[in-house]
Amino acid sequence: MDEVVVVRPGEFTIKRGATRAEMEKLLLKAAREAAEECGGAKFEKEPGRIYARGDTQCLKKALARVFGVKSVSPAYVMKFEGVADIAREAARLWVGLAAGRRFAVRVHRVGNHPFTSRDVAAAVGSALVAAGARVDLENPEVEFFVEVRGDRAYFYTEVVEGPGGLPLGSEGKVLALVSGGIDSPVAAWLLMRRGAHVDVLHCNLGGTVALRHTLEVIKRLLAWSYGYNARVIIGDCSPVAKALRSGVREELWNIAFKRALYRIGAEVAKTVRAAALVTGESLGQVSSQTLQALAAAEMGVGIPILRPLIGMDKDEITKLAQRIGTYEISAKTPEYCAVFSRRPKKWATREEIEEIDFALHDAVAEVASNVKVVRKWQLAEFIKTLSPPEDIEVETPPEGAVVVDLRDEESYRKWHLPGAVRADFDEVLSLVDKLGRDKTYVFYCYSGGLSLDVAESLRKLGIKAYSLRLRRGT
Ligand SMILES: Nc1ncnc2c1ncn2[C@@H]1O[C@H](COP(=O)(O)OP(=O)(O)OP(=O)(O)O)[C@@H](O)[C@H]1O
Repeated sequence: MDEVVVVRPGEFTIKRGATRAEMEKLLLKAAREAAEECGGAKFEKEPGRIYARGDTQCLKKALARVFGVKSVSPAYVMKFEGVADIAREAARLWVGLAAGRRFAVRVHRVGNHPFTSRDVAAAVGSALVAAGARVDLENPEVEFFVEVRGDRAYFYTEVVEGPGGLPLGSEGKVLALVSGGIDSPVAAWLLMRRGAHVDVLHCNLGGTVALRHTLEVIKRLLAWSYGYNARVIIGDCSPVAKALRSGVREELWNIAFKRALYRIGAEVAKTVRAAALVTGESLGQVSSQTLQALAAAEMGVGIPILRPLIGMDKDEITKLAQRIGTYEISAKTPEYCAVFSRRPKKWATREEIEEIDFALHDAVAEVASNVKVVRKWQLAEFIKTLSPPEDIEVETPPEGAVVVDLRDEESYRKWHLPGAVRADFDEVLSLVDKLGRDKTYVFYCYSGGLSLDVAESLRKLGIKAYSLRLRRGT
C-alpha cells in the first residue's frame, strides 16, 4: 500500500495528438513548480491521470491550484490479483470510517478485467456492511471511491476540485491591466485559467503604501502562475494624472484615464509580445463602464481588449476573488485617485477622444518608456524594498502649512490639532484646488499610512505635502 495524489486533468484530454502531448507537458511543468511548495514530488503519468508522491496533504492543496487540473484526490494505491484483494484492502482502510454510517461505494474501472465495476462495488459494500455500516446510494453520509486502472486499485474518500481550464502557456500571452481593486485580478486569473501566460501592468497613481498593497494583491494572483515566471510591470502614472488635470475637462477624466491605460498597455504589450490586453470591466458597473464609454476609450487603440467579467455581477466576481485569495487585500487597497471626476460623462465623441489623445500623448509615451519590470520570483523581495521618500514624514507641521485631518468626523469632533481642517481622502484634491496648489500641506490620519500615501501622491502632482507622525497621547 502506497500513498499517492491522483491528479485528473480537465477538458484538454478530449484533444488529440501533438496538442494534447504539449498540454500534458505544460501541465506537468506547472505541477512540478506547485509541488516545490511541498518539498518536491515524484510524478508518474498515464493516459488521463498524473500521480504525485510526496507530502500528500500539502500536494493535495498545491496541485488543486494548477490550471488544467479538474480534481485531485489523496489516495492509497495497491497492486491486486482479484476483487477479493480490493475488498479486503477497502475494509482495512474504511471499516472505522464506515461503522454506523450510511455509505455509498463508487467504482470507476479502466482496462480489461474479468470483473465489472458492480462486482467491485458489491464486494467492497458487503465487507463494510459486515462491519455495521448501511448502504445508501442516494443520500450517503460518506462516499468511498475505488478506481481500478490496469492492475492497480486506488482508494480515496476525498475529491478536491481544481480550477479546471487549460494548462498555463497553451494559449499565448496577454497583458492584464491590474489596479489592486477587486475586479481586475479576477479578470487576469480567468485568462490564466484559459491557458494564457499573463503579464501584469499596474499604473501607479498613489504612493508607496498603495503600491505595496497592490503588489501584494498581484503576488497572490501570481501564486497561481505555476510554470511561468510572470512579469509585473509598474508604471509611474503621475505624468498622466498631471496632463489630464491640466489638459482635459473634468467630466472626461474617467474615460481619458481609461484610454491612457489602454494606450500605455498597447505600448507595453509590444515589448512583452502580448497579443491582447485584459481588463476587469463589467458592463454598467460604474459610469466609465457603459458600452459607449468603453467603445470611446478603446477607439483605434490597435490591440484586442479582453473583458472576461463583462457579463458578471459583482457578487459573482467577489466570490471568485475570495477563491483566488485576492479579495481580502483588494478590498482594503486604498483607492486614492487623482483622476476621478465628480460628474463623469458616460460617453465621448470622436472629437473629444481626439482632444484627449492630444492632451495625453506625451504623458502616455513617458509612462510607457519608463516602466519598471519585476519578475514573479523577485516580487516579494521587491515589495520589501519599497519605502516612501525619507523627508515626507515630519514630527511637527512645517511653518505656515495647511494641516488636514483625514480621520472621520467623530474623531475630528472629539479632538484635532489646532487649526486643522478635516477632509476625506477623496476630497483632498478639491481642497487643494480650492485653497491653492502653491501652499504646503500636512496630513495626519489614524496610523500614518493613508496620510503618507496622500502626501506622496500630491508630491507627484508637484504639490508640497507632508505626513505628520502623531506622537502618542495626542
Ligand atoms: N491603476 C491601474 N493600473 C492598471 N490597470 C488599471 C488601473 N486602474 C484601472 N485599471 C484597469 O481598468 C479597469 C477599469 O477600471 P475601473 O476603475 O473603471 O474599474 P473597477 O471595476 O474599479 O476595476 P478594479 O476593481 O479592477 O479596480 C480595471 O478593471 C483594470 O483592468
